[in-house]
Amino acid sequence: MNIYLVASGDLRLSANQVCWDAQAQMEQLLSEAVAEAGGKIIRAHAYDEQKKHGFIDSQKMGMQVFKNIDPTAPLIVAESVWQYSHHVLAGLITHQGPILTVANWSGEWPGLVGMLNLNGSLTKAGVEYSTLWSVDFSDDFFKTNLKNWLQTATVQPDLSHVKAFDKALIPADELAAGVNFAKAFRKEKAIMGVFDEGCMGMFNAIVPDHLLHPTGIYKERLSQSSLYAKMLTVKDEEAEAVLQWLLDKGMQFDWGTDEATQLTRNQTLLQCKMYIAAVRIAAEFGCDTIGIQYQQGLKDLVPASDLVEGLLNNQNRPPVFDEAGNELFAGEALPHFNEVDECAGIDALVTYNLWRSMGLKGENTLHDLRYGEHYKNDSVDGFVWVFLISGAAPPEHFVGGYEGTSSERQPEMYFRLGGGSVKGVSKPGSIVWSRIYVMDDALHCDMGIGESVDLPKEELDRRWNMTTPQWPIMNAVLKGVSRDQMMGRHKANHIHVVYAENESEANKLCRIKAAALQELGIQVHFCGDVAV
Ligand SMILES: C[C@H](O)[C@@H](O)[C@@H](O)C(=O)CO
Repeated sequence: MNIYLVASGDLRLSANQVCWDAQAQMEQLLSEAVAEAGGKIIRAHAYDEQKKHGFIDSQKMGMQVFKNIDPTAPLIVAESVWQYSHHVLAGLITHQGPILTVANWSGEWPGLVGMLNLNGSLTKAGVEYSTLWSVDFSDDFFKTNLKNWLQTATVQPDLSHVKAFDKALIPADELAAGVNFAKAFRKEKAIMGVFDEGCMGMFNAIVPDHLLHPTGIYKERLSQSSLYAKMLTVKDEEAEAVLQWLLDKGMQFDWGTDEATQLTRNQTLLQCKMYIAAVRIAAEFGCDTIGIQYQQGLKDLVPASDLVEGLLNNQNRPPVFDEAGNELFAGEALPHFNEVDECAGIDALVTYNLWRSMGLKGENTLHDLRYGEHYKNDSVDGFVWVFLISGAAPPEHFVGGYEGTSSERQPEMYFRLGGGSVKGVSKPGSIVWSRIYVMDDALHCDMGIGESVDLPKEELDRRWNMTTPQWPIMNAVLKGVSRDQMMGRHKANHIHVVYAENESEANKLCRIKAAALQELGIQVHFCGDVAV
């Protein structure tokens, strides 16, 4: 049986070139596994000698490639890198044959992240697909499921860890707390400021307005051009004051002098200007949460937005004043959703306010599900995920707070103009995790509890070095959810996390948050060991 293979890539040539070798190796192993199972891979697009990679690197190219694919044939989308889902979405939406998305289990490049984004995007688009992953494509789990797919055109994921929300499962006082919060939230209404919608082809991250409005949240469509223009009005001394505040708190900046490869003080100061500009625009439009796209458009003008994003998500952050000298959002975080992932934006805003309403620290963030391995020592024995995000998490999450936070230069293949990350290792403790997503033209949320665990330095460094060491990390164990259950179910590249005092509190807060989200019209599914 002939099976077509396509590989979606980044829009950035530099990233596609750097990551190509890993993709070529993965495709070789995958082709051998498919041959062993009785199939034959036909690559639907060639390696480009001039570009020096073999990825589909634009929506237009994707449409061309799919014109030459038999629409009824089985098709594999193979991913070892971060990819833009819209490159292949048009082709996959009209494809009629069975679709299998496959990623290699490697942290080197964000291939698992790329595949999960594609899965979430296909789910939102209502396209049927199956999904698989493997370290080297020779394990039984992969081989058995590949055979199943070849024979039956589907792979059945293990969803035995998922349980639908039922208010009868929630203690009455917790149900009332969640529902009352949600009713007040919806009545009050909130504004989500979106600085250019649709980052990096993340179709799944765009919440249609008709699904958003019933939650009480309305979008304010803002432009990154205005953000840039506002940056130009921020005075040098205002940026210096933000930087001094961070230095006084003990944050470290890994400064050098080469703009092309190192973080410079100048890049950091531009990031401080963006921070002030973002807060001023948010105040001007009355936004309750904002998301900056950055990775297309703004990336050609200024250093990365990560410093801005990490600071905004922290309640204790440098003060920002309007032009008349009034402090803006004094004493509060301004929840920010990285990569304008609007699903995460709903979560960030609801979670911050819900936790604050209960007198708790509300700092929360998304991370990528980047990688994971089982780890065992005297205190940890479980599958420990590498939750990692491209630069922005709140310092409150890190061991040592600001003193444990550093800013390192963003990798040049993604971020030509540099800028520093907000890097740290997330402190050990109980967490509530969640992910809001769009399926069947409705909002859903998967959620559960987990633990951010402390790994020995050697293991932590090994994980950082095999992924992206400049980015913030959380070593997370998800309670009652195996690696394969998570991968088979999760509908996004991102996962949301917030801390709880201990495991019993995490259970309680998870139930209250579930009740709140459900009241807002979001269909909740408990995953794993939530006590319900
Ligand atoms: C820098 C890259 O584009 C990352 O932003 C990407 O891998 C992601 O984090 C996707 O969520």
